[in-house]
Amino acid sequence: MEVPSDLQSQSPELLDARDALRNFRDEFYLPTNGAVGASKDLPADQPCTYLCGNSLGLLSKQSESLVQGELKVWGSRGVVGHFNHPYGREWVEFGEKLSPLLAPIVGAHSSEVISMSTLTANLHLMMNAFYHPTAERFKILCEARAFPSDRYAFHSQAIAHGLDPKTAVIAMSPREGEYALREEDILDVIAKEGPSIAVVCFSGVQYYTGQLFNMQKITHAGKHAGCIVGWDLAHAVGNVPISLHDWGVDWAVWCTYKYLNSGAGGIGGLFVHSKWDHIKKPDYAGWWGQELSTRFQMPEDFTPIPGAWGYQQSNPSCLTLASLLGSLEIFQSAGGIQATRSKSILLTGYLEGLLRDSSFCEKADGPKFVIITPSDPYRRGAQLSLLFSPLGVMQKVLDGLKNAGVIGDEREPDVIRLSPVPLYNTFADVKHAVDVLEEVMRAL
Ligand SMILES: Cc1ncc(COP(=O)(O)O)c(C=O)c1O
Ligand SMILES: Nc1c(O)cccc1C(=O)C[C@H](N)C(=O)O
Repeated sequence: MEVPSDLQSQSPELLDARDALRNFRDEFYLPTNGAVGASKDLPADQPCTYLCGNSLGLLSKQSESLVQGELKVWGSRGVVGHFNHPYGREWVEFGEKLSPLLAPIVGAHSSEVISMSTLTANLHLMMNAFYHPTAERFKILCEARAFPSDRYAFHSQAIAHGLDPKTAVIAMSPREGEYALREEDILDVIAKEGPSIAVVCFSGVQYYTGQLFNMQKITHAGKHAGCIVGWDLAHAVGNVPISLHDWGVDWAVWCTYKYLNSGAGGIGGLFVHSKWDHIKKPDYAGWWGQELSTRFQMPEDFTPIPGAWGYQQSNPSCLTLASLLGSLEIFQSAGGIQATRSKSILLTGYLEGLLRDSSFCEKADGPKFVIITPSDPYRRGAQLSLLFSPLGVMQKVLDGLKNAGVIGDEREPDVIRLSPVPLYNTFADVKHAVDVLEEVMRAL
């Protein structure tokens, strides 16, 4: 799919009129100017311009209705809702019921994915299951600028195995003066250090730069070198198409509150490739991994459900499963991740084109910004990261945007992340945000 070179000169109204997904915006609640703390001069009850799905996706009406449904069932049936549910969502199998909808979003078989726990806890679970350092093969290959939770997890994993993180964790940085980590450099490290690397784990889409890694290539290289390859898909799931099974990824973890719109702290997700089904059993068993027919008979011995489902430990919250289900249903009716990605490439391409035309983009002196996200649409997802200078400008711009009802988020000290989301953002949103940015910067 190509981004037309003149996209930014087209009318946003026309682009919106041609957008096959335009009606899905009405399926979501859009935060209002008043509620997000925009200027009192703006109509308080009008939607703000929300470009922050990279942080927290919006509430859909379907999720709201499904959560309310679960509250009603809880209120009216109590514990009985586990086994007898008026809408066929018996809590005893609710998590498993989401897997067929989740599987196409990450390119997996249903039995390879499960909604459970939270991202960091699942990352530790997967490291506990797959990181078995030996004297020869003990290193963890990751990004130096990975999301802090991942860095803490890798360090603490090394320490838990009696290793020194300084030698056990290879944390790769971009080259001097660059923002994106070059894939060729990752492949180089894997080729050179492969025999000493136990686990390779990068993020599918980098949280700070928005860079999309070539997961297929990195997985292939890691597997060729005999490593375990895992992915943190926090910013990739529901954002870009993924083929975990076909790429031969060993495991992956994700959260669902960003592009999968499940709500703050929503349930996490886990993938374990079926190639492991006959090789290993879940190492840290819990009753929810017990095979379905006997889970409630509480047998003495643990017989896990085959595949990822056997990695479940606890009874998941029906409320966060319901909110995720609402969003998964919307993805399905929108035509799946391929359909949302097609619009996303155009929407973010439009944002990039408008930003590059701005008089503050890559200017020689004075307040300015550079786009540190790769320009190739296939090396990024929905998000663009703008690096502002001189220091101090970013916070003023962020405040100015918020005052004008445009919501992005900041990563200290100097980056603003903007993410138009294909299910609920319009080309008009994008145009408005860039117009406001220009105005705010002109007034600095
Ligand atoms: C890339 C990445 N990894 C890990 C996390 C941590 O997720 P959680 O708080 O759900 O464990 C986040 C977001 O907070 C993230 O963006
Ligand atoms: N931006 C956030 C916020 O304002 C509050 C809570 C969380 C966030 C986040 O975006 C965290 C997230 N994982 C990140 O990509 O930085």
